[in-house]
Amino acid sequence: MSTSRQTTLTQAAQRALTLMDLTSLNDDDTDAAIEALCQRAKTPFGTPAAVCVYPQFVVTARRALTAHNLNGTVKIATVTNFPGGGDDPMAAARETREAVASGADEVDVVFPYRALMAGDEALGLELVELCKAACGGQALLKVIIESGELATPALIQRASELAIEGGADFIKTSTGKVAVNATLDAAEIMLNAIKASGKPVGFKAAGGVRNAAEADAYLTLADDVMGPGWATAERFRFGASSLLGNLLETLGADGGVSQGDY
Ligand SMILES: O=C[C@H](O)COP(=O)(O)O
Repeated sequence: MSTSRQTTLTQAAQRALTLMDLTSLNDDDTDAAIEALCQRAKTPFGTPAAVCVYPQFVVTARRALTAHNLNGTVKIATVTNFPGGGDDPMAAARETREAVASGADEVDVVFPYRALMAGDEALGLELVELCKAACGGQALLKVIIESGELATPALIQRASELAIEGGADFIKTSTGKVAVNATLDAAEIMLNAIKASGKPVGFKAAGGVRNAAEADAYLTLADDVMGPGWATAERFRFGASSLLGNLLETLGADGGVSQGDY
């Protein structure tokens, strides 16, 4: 690899690390697994923006981050209506309210994408509005549109528009639980929807982002569409469960350092 490419990747890795929602959303997660996740958030190169865990582990994450002096520095994100994107707005709002009550700083709610695919736009808008209200101004609402299932540019754009209209603080590509997760094509449509809205809405690429080169491609796209300087942690995230190890390697963490050490 050329020296300039290596420099680009190193810069992208440093930037991506601080923009990451370090994620563990496994069915077999335990308190110990979430404690280990929070420990990994403390790296020699800074911290991710957030950890992302199932609602039942928000309290575990709060305790672990506090133990590592990361409370407040690293936010706690959780998920609701996840991963199915069910079509019951009240159920999603109740889950969201409970997640916020348990201490979540950020809630990633799955948009009812199947309802949209069936032609129902009102349901998704209502769900986002109710979940936004459930956040009560205390927590950020990130809306997962599940772009890989929506599949067509028109549906990806419409879901983005509805989520933004409903009050999303971020729009997010994917749950990481379907066949097609984050793609650059979907990201471009979503970023353009944000730009067209004129609102201060953020973007989260999630699912399948595994290395510094992939992260670099999303960051370059965000810089191109939104302008350099837009993609800070207030407006841009990577949702990723297996990106951190590669970023640390790219940043030159020494030989003994592996993903599991952080
Ligand atoms: O929201 C984040 C995703 O669930 C993470 O997906 P991943 O496991 O492919 O990195």
